[in-house]
Amino acid sequence: MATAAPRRFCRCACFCSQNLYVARYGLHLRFRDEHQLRRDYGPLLRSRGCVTSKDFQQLLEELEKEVGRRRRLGQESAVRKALIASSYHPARPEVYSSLQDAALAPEFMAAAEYSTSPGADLEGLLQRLETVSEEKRIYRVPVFSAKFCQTLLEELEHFEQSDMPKGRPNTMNNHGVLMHELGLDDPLVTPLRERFLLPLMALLYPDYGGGYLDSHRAFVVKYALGQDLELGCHYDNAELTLNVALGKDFTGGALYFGGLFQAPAALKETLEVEHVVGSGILHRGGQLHGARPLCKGERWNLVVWLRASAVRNRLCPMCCQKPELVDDEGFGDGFTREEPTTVDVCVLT
Ligand SMILES: O=C(O)CCC(=O)C(=O)O
Ligand SMILES: [Fe+2]
Repeated sequence: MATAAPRRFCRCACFCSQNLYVARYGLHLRFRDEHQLRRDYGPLLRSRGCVTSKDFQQLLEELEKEVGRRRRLGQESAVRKALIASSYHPARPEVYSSLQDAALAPEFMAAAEYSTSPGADLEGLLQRLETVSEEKRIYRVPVFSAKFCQTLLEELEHFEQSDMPKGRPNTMNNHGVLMHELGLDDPLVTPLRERFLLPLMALLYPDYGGGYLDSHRAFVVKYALGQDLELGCHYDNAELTLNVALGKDFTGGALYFGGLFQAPAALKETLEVEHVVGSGILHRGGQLHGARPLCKGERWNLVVWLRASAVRNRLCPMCCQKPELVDDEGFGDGFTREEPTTVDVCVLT
């Protein structure tokens, strides 16, 4: 007799040793230890003003602190999640019950239903989506009903105003919510990925793991006057991304897209994409993008970084090497050790 074992997800060790940004020297550094830092960056650091041994010691301490912070992220997030689950009182408990069709836009359901029908093809699917850029392979589709956007926003605002601990979506965004910490992964994001996004993405991006999405990292980014206004150019740690505008009323904040991050001159010709509340933009994670400054109001967007272990296990998109796997909490960064997914319980008796 065999039972399914829970899958163990991992991150790549590069998360704690690469892309460590030091603003005052304008450098993204790789860091393992002092010897490596001196060897790889000694002359460059001196040319940027890191001259005295005190300067170097200070840099070393900062890097060690940031590495420690990154190492603890997964565990600290699990602690916050448990605390929220035990003591947070939602304003709109209905968003925590499993995803209902009424929450979804009819166009989204129709596109997903078409994608699972026999004989479905890309051409047919494209008739059911808006093509924002054929060349960049960026698409738009209504995802949530107006009513659901409003209910979700009310819940997110209630959480934001609560005294619960909050993890932040990324180092560039200080306000927002991690969906798994709030307990919205299981009822909302996982069914969205498995039932709707997987068939859609399988047709749109078969060459980027669209048919093999098996985990995600989902969060809400929030922009408001006096808080974060914009997002710098970056690429996502994801094979594919869904970005849905939830509201509220705002002007500005358009997304802009360049080329794939691997391409030379990837930011030469950018494309501006305005938000449509309730609608989602679908794009490849590796497509360079950012968000223009907000002008007025408040903008809340649900961002789902979709991951395919079958793709990333071969090449980590952040260090562009074979990933060095480290066990992690939850979905980690979507890597797996490709262990068999079942265990034979007979051998355990
Ligand atoms: O501001 C946005 O809507 C874009 C967010 C985004 O690209 C990200 O968090 O990866
Ligand atoms: Fe992004």
